[in-house]
Amino acid sequence: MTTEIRVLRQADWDVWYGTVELAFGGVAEAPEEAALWRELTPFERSIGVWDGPEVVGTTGAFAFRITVPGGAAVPAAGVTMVGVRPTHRRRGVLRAMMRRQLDDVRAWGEPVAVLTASEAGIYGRFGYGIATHNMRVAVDTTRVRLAVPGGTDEVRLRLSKPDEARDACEAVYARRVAARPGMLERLPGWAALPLLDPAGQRAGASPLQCVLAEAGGEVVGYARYAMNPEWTPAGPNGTVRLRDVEALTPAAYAALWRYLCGIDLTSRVTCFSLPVDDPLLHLVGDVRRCEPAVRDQLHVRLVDVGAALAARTYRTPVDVVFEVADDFCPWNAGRWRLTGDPKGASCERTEDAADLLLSVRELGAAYLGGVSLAALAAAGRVTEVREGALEEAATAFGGSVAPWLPHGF
Ligand SMILES: CC(=O)SCCNC(=O)CCNC(=O)[C@H](O)C(C)(C)COP(=O)(O)OP(=O)(O)OC[C@H]1O[C@@H](n2cnc3c(N)ncnc32)[C@H](O)[C@@H]1OP(=O)(O)O
Repeated sequence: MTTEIRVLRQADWDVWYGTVELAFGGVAEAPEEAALWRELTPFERSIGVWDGPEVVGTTGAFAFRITVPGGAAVPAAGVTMVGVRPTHRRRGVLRAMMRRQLDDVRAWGEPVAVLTASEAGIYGRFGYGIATHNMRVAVDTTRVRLAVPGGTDEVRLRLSKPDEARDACEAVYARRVAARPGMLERLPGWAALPLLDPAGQRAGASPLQCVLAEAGGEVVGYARYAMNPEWTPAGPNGTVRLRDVEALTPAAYAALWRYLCGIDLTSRVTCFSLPVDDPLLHLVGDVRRCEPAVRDQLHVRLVDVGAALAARTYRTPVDVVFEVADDFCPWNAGRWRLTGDPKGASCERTEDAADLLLSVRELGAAYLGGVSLAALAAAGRVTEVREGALEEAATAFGGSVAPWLPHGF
């Protein structure tokens, strides 16, 4: 097999994206969905592997900025559209693309790469660690009661067409981005993504609906959902399929959930992705009836260990030397001294003795504060050399808010 890696040209889009679709099973996307992805595709940051006239491998990297602990927005390559033509699988095409891409990301000066994976087992070998998790819920609204905070009754709810409410929702979203590590600043055009609603993919549900929460005349929250009616001999048994919900105050959040759980003719609210520390868990009287289920979400790769670790803050003072293994990006390998606290940090190369031994994958997993270095140590993936260093680092890396991202890419 003689292949060549080329940067994606506009003229090659159809054949390139055709390979992405083939790799994912060959089911064509709705035209509006494919059109949106075409518009969002960062052509100059995307590559195709060509075997003669065929594109046999694809990937791209959005130029995101991700919120890290402390609130900074750090440049992050958002790895996407990874596909290998079924005839060419397991012959090193992915590996070749990962090599080229991580070299590119380094050259672009972006300290971090992130992705949401189709399968959790693919990317660890390239130095990605699982840094965030999401929680699915299926709330039995016939059984669950909410204990809402004061002020909830003062929140006004108003139904709106999702596209008409878009700017108001985006203003709320923008304020939420800085509040939670793992969130991504919206790039131009991305506000259309949560509104995507191809008729052919509704599977019996209604078009997307939007409810706004207002207080003092301002929009302070929103929920977007579809209704899936069901009629049984015993009566109505519909489902509210919640796509996303964000709010700026506890009262607005509670008001939105109380609304969702009380919609007539339904007995269930399902949601594919909430943070693992979502307030819903504490609003409900019977959490088991919400059937929370946790799954890996954002995989993080530190492309420049020093710059990435210096870009976030640390919950408690920390001064540790990491000995980092990184076979795939050897420029990261070796000893780094991290000194930091809640105000800032530095991370420099050092010749000093190591306190903790780990690979870049563990640093990626712990980076956003959602996975404990102590938990990784308990699995044998971090080794403590200096007594006390693990507790010091694990505490400093932790955060008060679980990192999370509301959407895939
Ligand atoms: C960020 C995203 O876009 S996620 C989407 C990923 N794409 C898909 O899931 C679409 C369907 N699958 C595919 O297109 C391909 O099978 C891919 C991209 C997953 C793998 O591509 P390939 O070219 O077959 O991988 P390649 O031959 O380079 O293998 C590299 C290594 O990954 C391993 N690997 C490949 N696919 C998988 C997998 N699905 N699960 C676990 N390991 C895998 C290989 O065994 C190999 O391991 P090794 O280096 O330890 O020997």
